[in-house]
Amino acid sequence: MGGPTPAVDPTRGRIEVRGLTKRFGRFTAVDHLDLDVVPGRITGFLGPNGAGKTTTLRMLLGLIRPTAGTATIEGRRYHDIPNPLTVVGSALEATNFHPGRSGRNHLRVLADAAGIDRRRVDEMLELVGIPAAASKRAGGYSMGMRQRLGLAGALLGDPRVIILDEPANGLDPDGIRWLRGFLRHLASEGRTLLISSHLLSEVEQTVDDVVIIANGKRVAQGTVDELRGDPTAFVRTSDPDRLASTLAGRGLSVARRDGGLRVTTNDLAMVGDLAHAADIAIHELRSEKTHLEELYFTLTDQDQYRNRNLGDAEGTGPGGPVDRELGQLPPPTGRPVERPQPPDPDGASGETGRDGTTVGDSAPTRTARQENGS
Ligand SMILES: Nc1ncnc2c1ncn2[C@@H]1O[C@H](COP(=O)(O)OP(=O)(O)OP(=O)(O)O)[C@@H](O)[C@H]1O
Repeated sequence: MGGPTPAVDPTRGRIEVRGLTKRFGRFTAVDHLDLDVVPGRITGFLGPNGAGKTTTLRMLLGLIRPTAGTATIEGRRYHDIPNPLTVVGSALEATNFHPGRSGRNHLRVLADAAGIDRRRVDEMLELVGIPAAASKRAGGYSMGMRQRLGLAGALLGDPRVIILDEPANGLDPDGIRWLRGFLRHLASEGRTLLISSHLLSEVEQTVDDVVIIANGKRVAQGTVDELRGDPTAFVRTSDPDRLASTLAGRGLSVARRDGGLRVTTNDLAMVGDLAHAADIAIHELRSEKTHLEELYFTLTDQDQYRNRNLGDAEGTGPGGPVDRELGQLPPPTGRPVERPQPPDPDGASGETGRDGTTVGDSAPTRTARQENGS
């Protein structure tokens, strides 16, 4: 018989945000936000420009004070974490370097301040792929090199939790591919990764979980697979009735839409072959956007979800009549979309959707994955 199992700290590697709110004057940048980030996974924090992502990350990292609510890492506020660089590493702005200082010196300053062995500096420069740039002035770095230097700084203290603001910004396609593999490796070591982006396409292939915010409010949270929903194809044909029954006869789910058929499959070739075999002409055949793409497109395409500080006739910037309600999102084709609810002081009104994603903005966030205990 073994000895007693060592107690597992349930907060280890976890980020927890509850009711987080930040007002700048009368402008509400972050509005009763709840989110959970768990170890061993990459969580994408997505939202259009001005949605409140950086403001949220700054509150998590103790750089600005919340107006209300809490943001904790491993159960503590940033300022209460002893030697925080060894618990949480972050890179908020790729331009935040002394331009005259070399990359190596920049990291040495950070290492010395946190009591981290200087040997880590060259190891990290090597790890992020810029050892040759170590002695060059950071002011002369390309955006991609700055991103890598920021990443090296975030990893100096060998942290369990890593928070990166728009880490793919300025990277070329090779750089993005490299970043993807690098972040995946960090997650496979059991680390917790929270990365923000305003571009779904940039992170969709990289992340496991997604939290989407707009106008400071959470719009959706779940795994990428949950939020993508089932893949669907759209087909227009000379004989929709006959094609519908042919496809349904093969066990596919078929619905009429926009003069064509919507089929639950990602196998376009099969749809084409079945139509051909039944001698039915196809006029159009394409994959449809996933639910996640549709949702994100709506958020980035409509004025009401875009940066309220960009200014309009109503004066929705700081001091203006803001706190506009998030409008109705498009029908979510039966899949989970959280609709912002009025703040619930008890945080008790949320309920878990059919597939485990949460419904209700003030609900403690639970995902299908967490419910399954994995
Ligand atoms: N110190 C501040 N004073 C006033 N308004 C601010 C301040 N900081 C941020 N804001 C406003 O709060 C809103 C959210 O900004 P934030 O930078 O958090 O958005 P974001 O989601 O990170 O956007 P982006 O993708 O453009 O970086 C914006 O409208 C921004 O202009």
